[in-house]
Amino acid sequence: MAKKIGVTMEVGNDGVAVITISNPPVNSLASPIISGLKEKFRDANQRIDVKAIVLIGNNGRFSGGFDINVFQQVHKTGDLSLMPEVSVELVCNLMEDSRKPLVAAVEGLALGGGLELAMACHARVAAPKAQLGLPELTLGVIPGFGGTQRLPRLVGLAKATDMILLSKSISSEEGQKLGLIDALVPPGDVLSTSRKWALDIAEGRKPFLRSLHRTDKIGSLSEARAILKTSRQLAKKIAPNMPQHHACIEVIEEGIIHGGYSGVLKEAEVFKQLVLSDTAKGLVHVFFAQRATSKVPNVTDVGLKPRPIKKVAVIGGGLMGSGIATALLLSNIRVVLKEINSEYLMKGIKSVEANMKGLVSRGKLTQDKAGKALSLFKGVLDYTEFKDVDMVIEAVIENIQLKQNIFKEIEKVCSPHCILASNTSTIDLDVIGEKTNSKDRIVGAHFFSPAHLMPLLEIVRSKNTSAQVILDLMAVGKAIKKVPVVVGNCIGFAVNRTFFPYSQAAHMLANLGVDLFRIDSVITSFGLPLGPFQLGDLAGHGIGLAVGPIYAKVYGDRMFRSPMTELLLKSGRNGKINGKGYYIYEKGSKPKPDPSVLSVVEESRKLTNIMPGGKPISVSDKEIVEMILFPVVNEACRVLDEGVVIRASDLDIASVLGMSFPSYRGGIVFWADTVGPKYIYERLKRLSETYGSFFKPSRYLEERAMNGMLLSESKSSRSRL
Ligand SMILES: CCCCCCCCCCC[C@H](O)CC(=O)SCCNC(=O)CCNC(=O)[C@H](O)C(C)(C)COP(=O)(O)OP(=O)(O)OC[C@H]1O[C@@H](n2cnc3c(N)ncnc32)[C@H](O)[C@@H]1OP(=O)(O)O
Ligand SMILES: NC(=O)c1ccc[n+]([C@@H]2O[C@H](COP(=O)([O-])OP(=O)(O)OC[C@H]3O[C@@H](n4cnc5c(N)ncnc54)[C@H](O)[C@@H]3O)[C@@H](O)[C@H]2O)c1
Repeated sequence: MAKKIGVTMEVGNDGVAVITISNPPVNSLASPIISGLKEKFRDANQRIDVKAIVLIGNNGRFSGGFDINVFQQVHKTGDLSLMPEVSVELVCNLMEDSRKPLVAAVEGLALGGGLELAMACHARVAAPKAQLGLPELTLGVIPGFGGTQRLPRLVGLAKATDMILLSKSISSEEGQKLGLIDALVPPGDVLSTSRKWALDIAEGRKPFLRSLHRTDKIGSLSEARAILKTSRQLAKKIAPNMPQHHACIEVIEEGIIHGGYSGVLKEAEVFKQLVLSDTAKGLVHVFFAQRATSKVPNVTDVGLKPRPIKKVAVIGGGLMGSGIATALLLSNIRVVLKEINSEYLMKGIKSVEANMKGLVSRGKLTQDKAGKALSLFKGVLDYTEFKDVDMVIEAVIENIQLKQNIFKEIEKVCSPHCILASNTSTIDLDVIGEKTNSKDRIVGAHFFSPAHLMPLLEIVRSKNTSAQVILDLMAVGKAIKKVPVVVGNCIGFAVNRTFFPYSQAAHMLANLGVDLFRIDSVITSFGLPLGPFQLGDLAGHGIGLAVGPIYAKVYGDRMFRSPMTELLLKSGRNGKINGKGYYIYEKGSKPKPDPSVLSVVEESRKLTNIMPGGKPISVSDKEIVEMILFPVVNEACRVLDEGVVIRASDLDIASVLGMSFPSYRGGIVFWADTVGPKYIYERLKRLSETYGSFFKPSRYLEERAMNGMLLSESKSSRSRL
């Protein structure tokens, strides 16, 4: 059925014109909506039978904001004229400065441009639990319909800067306390109350308030400057590499000093500059890429419905199992945790409790909710409870035989509909399920550590996994607030495989004589939260040593063999786990580079003996970034070539959510396309001539570079999906 897009106006016998925005699913403000609003507001202002106006969104949602597709079109074409002139013509002139009172009837959500339209109304009536916010900064832009000026005037400067800089939504309940919402009424009464409110304003029973003209919540200039100073410090901390936060503060300040209207004009200017920035391009790409992950051909488009998953068994209560159990419990899914003996079971239960406690102490969870979640939790030492579970997630140690035996056992004790998932990071799913007759319900549920906090869930499908099982796991993933990305079965799956060259390249550079702390610092300045050496410390070097040979077996032709990890472990440094790695870890203080580790590095350099002429190489920061991240791009090319991901943008999301690759760079493939496949190919080719096959460009990269194609351009591939 075609979507009904447009703006309607109905004038009631009471003289109230109800203007309704319809653009499912979120009533985004697309071009026809903007022009429809202009037309209807002009009409309502001119008609003599209209005394007052109510603005509402169809289907219980006010509006999710300006149509983000338009940003994408602007990015593709560079054509700013695609952006309509709205802020002054519609929002200021036709709405706020209208002689007829205008009330916003807010249900469901009012975000971005949606909230900005509501703030230009003369009052706001909302239903409970409506979501209100200005999330534009997450898209690399700033609010562009006057939000930078009206929100501070309605809720106060400190609260407004907090909401805008952190893209934090509030509920209509909080909005009412702050003065953003004038009345909170049951959903069924929103329209009728709004009509009455609008007439009350028209007939002088309620004040006719224009948000942009208000000054009562702004405070004195010196108070405002103090708040903006704190905001600038916050922006520096949370977004050191992004322009929109600082730009937004400048725009807010303009309005404080020179008045709201002047702020609105500056806002439009700054918006125009920001919308074309690389940051906006990257972030808008990530917005759509994330949503694309929920479209899986032959899974989500064949009429299947996810089955309810109410009870899950987790096998293994170590680091991963306890995190997975926590995530499930927090979404009201009953969990039985099975361990090998009572000592380990107690440890697992305590870890889950500690995870909950951590969330409570950081204000992310109420004590009450933590208690409720834990009431759904049970520890067990046998399979009795498994008979009625809907899904098992195995998270025992990485041992092929152990996993094979467990799958053989659970196949017998679980019901035939039960999903059999493994959290393995390196073992082929076909091998895990080899001893079973249930290959169609075996699937990988690859969480990232800490599993209750990290947002990515790689759903690994083997060639036998059924579409129903994939759909069910996608639904569970969403229920536990993860972003599920469906990937194919190969060593390392999408994320770990793409990023295995990350630490390898870092080791090569360190063995070539580059200071390892400099490497970490260059990579964090690029935007990754941890450099490769600190990341190694965090994971534990024992793991690095264990998985090395597994990768070497399949990807041996492109491995750099460094003795550094082994030497590190020999010198008693296992990373954060034992307080000592490349860095020193002390409770309550930030990791400190440990100068004494340099003797280990020296020993490694002697053994590899790859420094040209025995002397450290000299590289710029840019070269460090390229030598570390271009091999990652090269592996991403192989992942694309082999069809391990459905689309390139899935790998972007996986890299952002699984490896914390900076979202403002759009993900690994998007970034590589920005740099240019040809440039990357030529750099890798030259590096491989100097330093060997580790850098050898892949066939996919070479083809793309030669044909002037982007890495993300789709092609018919030998898909594993
Ligand atoms: C010459 C130049 C002068 C300058 C003039 C300036 C003109 C422009 C000024 C713009 C001013 C404005 O300040 C800018 C904005 O408003 S930017 C948008 C701000 N809004 C958001 O960021 C909200 C984004 N959306 C969400 O957060 C969520 O989608 C949600 C609204 C909370 C709903 O969540 P959920 O129910 O989980 O659904 P999905 O996320 O899956 O979304 C469903 C589908 O809807 C699409 N969608 C959502 N929001 C938008 C949007 N704003 N625009 C377009 N499309 C949107 C989403 O992609 C999903 O689509 P598919 O089903 O196809 O995947
Ligand atoms: N550590 C990570 O960062 C990470 C990330 C993703 C995936 N993984 C994968 O998750 C799995 C678990 O890793 P981990 O780091 O949590 O290991 P871990 O050593 O912390 O925990 C494993 C737990 O399994 C238990 N166990 C062993 N045999 C069992 C059995 N027969 N029945 C029940 N429990 C049993 C052990 O007692 C231990 O508590 C591995 O397959 C690993 O590859 C790990």
